[in-house]
Amino acid sequence: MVSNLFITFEGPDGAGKTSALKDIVQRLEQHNIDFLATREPGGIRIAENIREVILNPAYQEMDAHTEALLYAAARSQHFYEKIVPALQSGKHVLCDRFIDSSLAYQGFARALGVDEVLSINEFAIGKRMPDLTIFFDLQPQIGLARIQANRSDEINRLDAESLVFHEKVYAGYEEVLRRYPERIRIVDASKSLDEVTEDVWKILKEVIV
Ligand SMILES: Nc1ncnc2c1ncn2[C@@H]1O[C@H](COP(=O)(O)OP(=O)(O)OP(=O)(O)O)[C@@H](O)[C@H]1O
Ligand SMILES: Cc1cn([C@H]2C[C@H](O)[C@@H](COP(=O)(O)O)O2)c(=O)[nH]c1=O
Repeated sequence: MVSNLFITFEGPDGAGKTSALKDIVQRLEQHNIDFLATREPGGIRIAENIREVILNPAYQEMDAHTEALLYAAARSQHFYEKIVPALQSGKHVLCDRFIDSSLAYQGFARALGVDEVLSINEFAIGKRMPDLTIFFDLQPQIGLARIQANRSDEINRLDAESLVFHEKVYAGYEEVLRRYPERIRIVDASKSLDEVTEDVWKILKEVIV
């Protein structure tokens, strides 16, 4: 019997995390698994409001420190209001992005320092890290092309950053992979959505189904 797990989906913009999570939710329901699916930044009222501020393309003047602190504030409220109670009630929690996004985007790509951003996040949520992280591995230019190809997708302030920025984000994730190899599994996100979902499902079946 496995205990319930805190699982996060991570990767560059446009890698297919949200699409795959939607399909995984259906499979978990079909298997009567008790779970909660949520996302960052957001997931609850206060954090969704902070999301609107952080991702608003009009706020070009936002300082990197402000950005990092807003993500951490949204995470703190989301964690204590929604994630912790769900874990305590025995549910698996699947979260679309979590702390690794802050380490890669703010710590590495914005050059605030991975350790510094880790430290403000430890203030926000303590030392609790995910039990399992699925990294959607995709070259940033492919992810950005996917987002551009589908104009109905929200193009937010971070999506609209340069390719150079998104290449730094990818390098940031490589650093995260080096730091936490024991909890991170990698899927090849350049495959079709069906194949990616199948690969994610295989990993989940090993631990929760
Ligand atoms: N495996 C895939 N192959 C081709 N296109 C895909 C694939 N997965 C998702 N897409 C498409 O790429 C776009 C981005 O997908 P999605 O929103 O799921 O990515 P994401 O990783 O959640 O991105 P973000 O972090 O920027 O929100 C969508 O238009 C989606 O339909
Ligand atoms: C949690 C988190 C997210 N980001 C970035 C990553 C994306 O560009 C956006 C979120 O948009 P999505 O469509 O929901 O993926 O925010 C970040 O920079 N730092 C973080 O901690």
